[in-house]
Amino acid sequence: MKLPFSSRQSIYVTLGIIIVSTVFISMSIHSIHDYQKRKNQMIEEMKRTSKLTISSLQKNVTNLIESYAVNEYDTLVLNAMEPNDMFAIVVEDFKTGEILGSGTYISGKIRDSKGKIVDFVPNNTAQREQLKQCYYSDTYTLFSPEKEKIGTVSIYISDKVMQVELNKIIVESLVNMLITSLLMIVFLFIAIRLFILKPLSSMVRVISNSDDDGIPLSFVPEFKAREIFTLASTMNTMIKSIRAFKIALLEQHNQLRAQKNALQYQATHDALTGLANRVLFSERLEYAIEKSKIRNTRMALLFVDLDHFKEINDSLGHEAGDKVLTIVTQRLKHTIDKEESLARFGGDEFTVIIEELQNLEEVSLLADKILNVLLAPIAVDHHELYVGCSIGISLYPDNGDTTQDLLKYADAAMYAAKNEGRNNVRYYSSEMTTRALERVVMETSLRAGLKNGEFIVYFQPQVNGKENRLFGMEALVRWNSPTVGLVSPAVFIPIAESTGLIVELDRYVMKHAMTQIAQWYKEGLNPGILSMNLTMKQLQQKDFIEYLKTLLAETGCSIEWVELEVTEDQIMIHPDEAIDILREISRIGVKIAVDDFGTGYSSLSYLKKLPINKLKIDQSFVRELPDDEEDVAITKAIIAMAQSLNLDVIAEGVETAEQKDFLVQNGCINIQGYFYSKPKPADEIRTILIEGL
Ligand SMILES: Nc1nc2c(ncn2[C@@H]2O[C@@H]3COP(=O)(O)O[C@H]4[C@@H](O)[C@H](n5cnc6c(=O)[nH]c(N)nc65)O[C@@H]4COP(=O)(O)O[C@H]3[C@H]2O)c(=O)[nH]1
Repeated sequence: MKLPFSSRQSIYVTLGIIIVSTVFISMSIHSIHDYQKRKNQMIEEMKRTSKLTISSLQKNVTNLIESYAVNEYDTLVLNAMEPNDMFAIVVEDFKTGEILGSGTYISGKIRDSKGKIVDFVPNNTAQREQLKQCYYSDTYTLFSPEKEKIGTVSIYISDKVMQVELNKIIVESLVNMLITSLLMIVFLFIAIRLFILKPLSSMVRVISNSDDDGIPLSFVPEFKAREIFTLASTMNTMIKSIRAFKIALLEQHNQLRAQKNALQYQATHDALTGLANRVLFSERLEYAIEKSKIRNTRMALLFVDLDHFKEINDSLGHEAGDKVLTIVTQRLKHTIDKEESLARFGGDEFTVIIEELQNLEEVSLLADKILNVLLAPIAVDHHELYVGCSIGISLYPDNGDTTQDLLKYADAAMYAAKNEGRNNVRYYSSEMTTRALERVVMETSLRAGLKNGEFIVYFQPQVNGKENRLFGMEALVRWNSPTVGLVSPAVFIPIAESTGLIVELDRYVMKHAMTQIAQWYKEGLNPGILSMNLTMKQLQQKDFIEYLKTLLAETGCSIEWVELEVTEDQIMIHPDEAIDILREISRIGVKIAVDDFGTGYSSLSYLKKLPINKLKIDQSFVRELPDDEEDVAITKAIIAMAQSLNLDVIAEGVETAEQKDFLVQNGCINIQGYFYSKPKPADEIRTILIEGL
């Protein structure tokens, strides 16, 4: 990885600027100081020279003034000027001046603009002005041996001369400064580069050579200098720590990714079967609809609901239920080509999506296959379970074009399939929606009805057909709903069963019927045996026997007056379990009758084991008696079977005298039906009990 530092200024440049400017500043200060020193030395030298010149002139000029030898001292002045860098030497001669009457005689030598020595002319203002501007001048008074003031000698040193000298010094200083500075700069650069920059550069090189995350690939070399060594080893420790952190971070990242994947899997799959769950299924269905829209193809949604799963769960427990679901899943997987199209929608509900449908036969074929594979018995914990399923089918675009609609319609079709006797396949039709709606309304009203006591118990007499004597009655519930009206049990009992409300409803009927029977007995009437319809679900309730005992005690109803009716098909869902439950109930002295006998395909071997007292011939066999040969044969067979198993037998739905006579003549003397009486409310039955049939 390349570090993004290239745009930054290099330390070389910075250090270069610092070194160069520092060296130049210090060398400049040094040069200025040197210049000043040399300048001062020069001035001192000039002063000394002038003093020496003056002192040599002083004596000779004094003597010459005294002897009025103007020309001689003039020559002396000229000689003194020549070897030295004097600008001018001026002599004031008071003696000659006295003679000339002017007080003083001024003479001397001065240099002209070219440096040539010329006579000083006192009246020349230009020369005077030049003298005034001289950088240095000194005047000595000349005394005669008698200590009389006889003149002065003045020496002038021009700064022009000095300037030439100073310029030389400046040039010299500058050259010196430049050479020294350059040497120093080179030396400093070499030293700094060797001891600081080189180690830093190699560190930078190592650090720059990094992986995608910016972590250096190798360690920094450790140099001798203590500070650089400390820096390098600290960096190496950091690199080690960062690498360790990176590894730990990577591991954590991998773990988190694995956890995320697992969570995602959990969120979209069913833990038990590993199939797509409702969430993933909804996504897939939506996707499939989109695809079908684009490709302009047809698709089907199959809603598969197991028929007797709830009973298995309730009776054999959840573990057994889970095993059943696993086996069902395996069978479905084998039956369906594309596993992705299969999902577990809910408890015992599965869904299948069939895309790119060519014709409906494909769907029916698959639905039949599913029906058949789930019809085969499932062996769980030494039990042979018959589960079966009901399948509802909705089609895109025929029935709907949204996930919600297709699901709703497939569900409605599945309910229709269930209502039509289970183990069935139904395609959705618009009437099903109406029925489903009715079902929902019915369920809500049922709950409200139970709360508001809208249920009434009717009784239908059971009569000894030989003696025309009432020996018992069957309790049949009636529902007078203020919202729905008078509803037939054939309509609301299946809904109560599927919603679980049946448990509460049956207990309501038991309580009212037993209270009524006990009341009649108390009144001295003889209602005989009270027969009550109970579903297997009720009998499976763990507290059922306890509840029955409490009810017997509460209502004052004797146990011998009670008989429970269980339909044959309900017993045959799980015959082994039914045998166990019914045995427990019969153990406390309650009589048991098998209702709707002849419709549930019970085998003789099971009948033998069931702790029952009575068989009730289903009214479908009675209806066509005595004309229908088949019904005649079945009825006779049931009567014979009951006799051979030593069981009582009763026929229901007896409407005519012929039916009654046929049954009585063939050994079934117990009769229930409109021939004797329709189911009636308690007060009307009371009249019958008092006045007779
Ligand atoms: N056509 C005709 N029908 C006759 C005749 N004699 C009796 N019936 C009718 O046949 C049904 C007999 O009851 P089921 O087979 O136990 O069939 C019952 C029973 O399975 C269920 N049921 C009724 N009350 C209860 C209850 O309290 N609890 C439970 N779990 N189920 C009940 O609802 C079913 C229907 O009950 P209902 O409509 O009362 O219908 C009753 C009764 O009114 C006749 O001569 N001709």
